[in-house]
Amino acid sequence: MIQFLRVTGGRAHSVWHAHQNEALSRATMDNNPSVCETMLLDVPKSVAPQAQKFTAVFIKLFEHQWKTYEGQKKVSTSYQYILYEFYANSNTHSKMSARKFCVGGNWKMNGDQKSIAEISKTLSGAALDPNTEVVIGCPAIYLMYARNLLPCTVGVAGQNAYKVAKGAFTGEISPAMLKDIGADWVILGHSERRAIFNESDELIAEKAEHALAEGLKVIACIGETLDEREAGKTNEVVARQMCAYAKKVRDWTNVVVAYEPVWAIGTGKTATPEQAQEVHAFLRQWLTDNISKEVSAALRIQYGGSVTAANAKDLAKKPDIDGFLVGGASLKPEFVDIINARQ
Ligand SMILES: O=C(CO)COP(=O)(O)O
Repeated sequence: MIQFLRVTGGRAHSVWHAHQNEALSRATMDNNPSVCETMLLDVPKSVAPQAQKFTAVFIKLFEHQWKTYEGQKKVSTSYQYILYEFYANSNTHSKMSARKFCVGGNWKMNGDQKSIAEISKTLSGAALDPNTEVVIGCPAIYLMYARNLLPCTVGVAGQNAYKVAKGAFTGEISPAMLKDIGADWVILGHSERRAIFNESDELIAEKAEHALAEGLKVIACIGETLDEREAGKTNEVVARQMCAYAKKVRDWTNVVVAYEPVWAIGTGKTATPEQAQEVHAFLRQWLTDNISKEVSAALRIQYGGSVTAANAKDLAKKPDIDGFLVGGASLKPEFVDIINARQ
């Protein structure tokens, strides 16, 4: 969120600065401070939407600016102070700020050379928020192809990897192989791997342990089924899945957790921002209680399940949602808007 705050604050800041300079020069030219006053009071209308929750602090900033109107230097000193206050007062957001927003596209078993070239072209031509980390989970057979076509700022991920480096495991691929062809991430524990391929919590945790040891970053998926949610077991299920990871993961630096309620995957039935935030907040507390405060503050938790350009912005406003893992919409141009959801 610090990234978000910087972007938001930065934009509001530059809008404010441009406006302030114009106001001051108009007032000087006209020799009439009231021109400046009117213009400055006008600023919140354009800046406030960008500043979102921080409108109140911005209004304070404008009042303060007006009082110190006579001297440009004094103005900017006061401005720095108020801007500092703007950051410091945004307590919830500064807590989130250490975590860089991270959006993953999980292409699952979709795509061919033609469509991958098209998606890569879209992503290469788009203005992607530099404060969002982007990772594409590509079918293994196309990883190298996608790596060569995607912007170099976009990471690529395998969608699975086995728990050992090599050997007689027909059909499997290893983290070492993913690294060898230029992938830097792997998605593990996706609900489709759990449900269709019967992967257990323990196997997934062993895979995570090995992938991390090989230097890959891991998107560690968790999430409850509809039956589990309706039985009131959501917290119990995600805690059990986190416990399994925690038995094997010693260093969480290269882990992103993806909370994907199974009932929301591919169904068009997104968790509401409140439902998602509730589980993310539970996970944050679980991390504090079971790992450490530091890991809890730093670990990014993505939400996944029917994320689209239409719902991403509202989800992205929630304090414990640090990004998305996107299925269907990551194959479409709207993925760009999801990446830029915090702008
Ligand atoms: O499973 C998902 C991402 O891993 C979510 O898929 P959808 O976005 O298609 O619901």
